[in-house]
Amino acid sequence: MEMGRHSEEEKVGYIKGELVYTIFHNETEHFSIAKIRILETDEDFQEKDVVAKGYFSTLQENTPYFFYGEFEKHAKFGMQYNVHSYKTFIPDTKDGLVAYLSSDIFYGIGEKTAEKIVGKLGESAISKILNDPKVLENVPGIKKEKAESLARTLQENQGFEHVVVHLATYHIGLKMAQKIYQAYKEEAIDILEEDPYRYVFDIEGFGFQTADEIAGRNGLAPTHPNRIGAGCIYVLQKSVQEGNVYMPLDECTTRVLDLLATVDLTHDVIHNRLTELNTEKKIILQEGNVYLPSLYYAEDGFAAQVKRIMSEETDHETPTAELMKIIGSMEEEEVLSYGKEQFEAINQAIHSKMMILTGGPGTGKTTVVKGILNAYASIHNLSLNKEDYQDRSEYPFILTAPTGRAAKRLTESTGLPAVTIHRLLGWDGVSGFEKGESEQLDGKFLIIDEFSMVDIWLANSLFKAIPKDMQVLIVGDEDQLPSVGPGQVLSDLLSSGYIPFVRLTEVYRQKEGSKIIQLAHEIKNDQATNLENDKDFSYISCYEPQLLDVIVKIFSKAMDKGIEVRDIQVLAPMYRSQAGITMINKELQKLVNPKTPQKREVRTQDAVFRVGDKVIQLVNQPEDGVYNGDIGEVVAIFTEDENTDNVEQLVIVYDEKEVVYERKDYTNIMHAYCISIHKSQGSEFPIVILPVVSAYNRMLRKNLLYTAITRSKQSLIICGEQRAFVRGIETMDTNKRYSALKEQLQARLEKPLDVSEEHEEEDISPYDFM
Ligand SMILES: Nc1ncnc2c1ncn2[C@@H]1O[C@H](COP(=O)(O)OP(=O)(O)OP(=O)(O)O)[C@@H](O)[C@H]1O
Repeated sequence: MEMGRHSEEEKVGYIKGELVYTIFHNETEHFSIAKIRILETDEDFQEKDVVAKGYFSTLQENTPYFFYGEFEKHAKFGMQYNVHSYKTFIPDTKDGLVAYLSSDIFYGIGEKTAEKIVGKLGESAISKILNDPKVLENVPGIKKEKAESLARTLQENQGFEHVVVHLATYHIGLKMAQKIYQAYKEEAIDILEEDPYRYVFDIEGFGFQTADEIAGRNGLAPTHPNRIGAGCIYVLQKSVQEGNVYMPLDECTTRVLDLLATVDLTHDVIHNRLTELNTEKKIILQEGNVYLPSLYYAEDGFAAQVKRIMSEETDHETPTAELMKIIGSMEEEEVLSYGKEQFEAINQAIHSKMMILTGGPGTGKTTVVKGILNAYASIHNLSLNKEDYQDRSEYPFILTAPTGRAAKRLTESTGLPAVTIHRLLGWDGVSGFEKGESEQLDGKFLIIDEFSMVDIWLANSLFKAIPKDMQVLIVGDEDQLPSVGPGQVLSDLLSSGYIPFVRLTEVYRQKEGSKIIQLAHEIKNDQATNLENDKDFSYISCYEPQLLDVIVKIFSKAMDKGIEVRDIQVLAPMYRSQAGITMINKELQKLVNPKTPQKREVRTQDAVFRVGDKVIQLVNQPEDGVYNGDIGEVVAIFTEDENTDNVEQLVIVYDEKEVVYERKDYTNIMHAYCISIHKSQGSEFPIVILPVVSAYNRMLRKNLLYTAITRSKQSLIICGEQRAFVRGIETMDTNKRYSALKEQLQARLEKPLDVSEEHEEEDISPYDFM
């Protein structure tokens, strides 16, 4: 590994300089634009500062760098330095080196030791040490520990940059380079050159094609076992992204063959390689199914946790008469009479170690959850009010949901505190969850809402943390879209018959005359729908070319009526297309928050964010307390001169929480006048506008439209082509997810299944088609 003078140094010019401020930094593409104070250059350039742009990482302040590149005239911004590569400046004179090595960076190295090192190893001491730390053994009088610590610090300081620069030559981005460096440290480049396919195994998200390209350049045979192995892993990773927990062996083999596209490879060769990978524990072959290990352990582990929790008895027997009395007084208080199914749900939940409550909108899930909480509190003589507990940690009720918005809704509907599952388990965003088998949750009664959104990994993590004496209520609508992550945990739990469940079918809100609820149930039950206008529903017929105009008109009318922008939500299935989310957002921004001289704005490659814009967070950012799907508003934009951090800042408010974004974070947000139906899972909005046109056909499915429709609380406006809508609700999601949870659970049953015929029938629909 040559760390000395850069190979391009002789060919292109250089600028030695320090960061003044970062103008733009895109974390995904690791593209940066920065203002640099010039310390030294061989370029013919007389200014004090220069704007440098290129693929480099976030630059540190007060650190000299060498940038290699050439000047380029930008039509709008003038002369800029186009950076090909860069590195931190390391002194290469004797005095400079002695000063560097005896600086604070290297603990325990004084001037004398530094002089000895430079005396022995010469001016290229640094690259010699980085190449082989053993060279320090030749330096007289330097202790082994000091030598090791010096080499380590050097590697930490220089190694990363070296790896980044090298990987960039293979067009590997900075973010990926960071992951790679974390995994392999300074061995990263050696590994890449010897066996690029190892990256596919070890580095999440590293593409097979990139490895293939590098291996091809290095002359590796297309039938090499490393290539076949990486192909297998890659196919499995892709399948997980599609929602599968495993793949059947034959399908996996065929897909690997397609990917490798090499005539000399046969089914048998791939089978054999999969068997070897199984022996090496890189994959798990179980009953003709191929798993990535993390998914096998999640599925197997979750089934084991369910069994563990279910095998404990509830510690309290409640006589029916007592429960009847409690339910009776709750009915009086709530001024309602629980339906038969609802009564059954309360009764079962109180007596079951774990129960699932499922049902469509308006069937009374919230009403029943409140009933269960009150009944439980009353039986156990507990207060539901957290304030009544001197030691707050003794509060026995835990309410949780997979997203921030769903947790907020749970709080609103029950009046009790609720948190996200990640927060409950103490997720720090890096090393995993605080809570687990060794440190379980404190509490007596756990309610998990919106369970259809929970994937097999999260389900396993959550259930590990449930102590044996905790009672659990799982709530979810089985007809919603399945989780974004792998698995179909709710539907597998229901169809396994392992956990008691109550399915609410009688619709109560419909009695209040809700067309939205009626439509949702018609879709759910495959009944004919009509799109006739009603007091909470309108259908506006239009074709795709008119769609943007129609949406803008509806929005504008609503605003004229004084409805707040945050209460109107457009939901669409896809980003691209003339009628996609991106275009709808552009048009609505023009209407809702147009450009004015007074309003500040920042421009990114894809969008203009303006003060007043409604935006959505796209990734989890636990350090700031914002999560994927949170919706907020841009409230301020500061230029770099206006704050002490000297960087441009965008301030977004989410439910009174303020989060400051720098340029590098702008890719984490987008406009939210229109959001995707997938992102709307777990949220509800007073008014939903749902465009449905045939341009979306590829995406339109029954469960997608059902999810969209059930997001609206007060008013639903469908606009577009009735034909596309009808086709959509008639299209089942045929992408069946491969998951063996149901079988895993059934294998753990001690006595044969007692699934009634009715349930068996319901078993087939609709998940067999998903
Ligand atoms: N037994 C009942 N008698 C009268 N009204 C009821 C009964 N059960 C529920 N309701 C009413 O029906 C409406 C819907 O109930 P609830 O909000 O509990 O349903 P939900 O399943 O949680 O619906 P969603 O999923 O849409 O929030 C509420 O107004 C509630 O008060």
